[in-house]
Amino acid sequence: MKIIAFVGMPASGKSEASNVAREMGIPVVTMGDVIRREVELRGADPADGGKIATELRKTEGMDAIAKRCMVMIQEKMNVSGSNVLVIDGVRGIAEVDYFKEHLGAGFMLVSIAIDSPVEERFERIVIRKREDDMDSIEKLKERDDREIGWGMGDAILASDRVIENKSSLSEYREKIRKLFEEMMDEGRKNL
Ligand SMILES: Nc1ncnc2c1ncn2[C@@H]1O[C@H](COP(=O)(O)OP(=O)(O)OP(=O)(O)O)[C@@H](O)[C@H]1O
Repeated sequence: MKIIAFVGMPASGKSEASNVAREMGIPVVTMGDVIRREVELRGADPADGGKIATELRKTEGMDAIAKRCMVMIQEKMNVSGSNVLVIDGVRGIAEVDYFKEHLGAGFMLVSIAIDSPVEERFERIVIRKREDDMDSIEKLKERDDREIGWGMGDAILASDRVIENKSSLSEYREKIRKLFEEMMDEGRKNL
């Protein structure tokens, strides 16, 4: 079993990689679902998801979200016939360390390299219209800082592979598709 997690700055293309996975029938565990569930439980505003994530990490440790995800990962691994699974939403080195320790050699961390300026990333965020997205460049910068504070930089450095997303969306999606195909082949060889 290969478990792939993507790390990268906000709007670097992590969700897009998960979309490609779903299109190929690869199961995806979304760490943000842990936060969304917590937001619902508290009756909070979806825009406050980031604050709640920070709070959970403060009270339960930097790997709090990863720990809560393990049940979802195990469930999906048991029910899906796939030999590849994607974890969407790794935000820091503590989560990477947690998954490395608990998922073993099958865990692979892929970082998404971008060189888009913050303005361009903000433009992409405006276009994708996600409910919990920030509505100004300042807020995106705040999110960048928060994620760097969670150890995103260290997580990127700890990656096993780097995929570049520096040109068109279709080129990027094709690279991701090839990566998954490679992983599925590897999984079959190891059977
Ligand atoms: N190379 C590209 N060219 C144009 N648009 C792109 C490219 N890569 C990604 N996008 C688009 O940019 C938006 C942001 O990408 P995506 O949602 O995958 O980022 P993310 O890393 O998941 O962000 P977040 O950390 O905020 O969840 C999406 O609408 C996606 O389709």
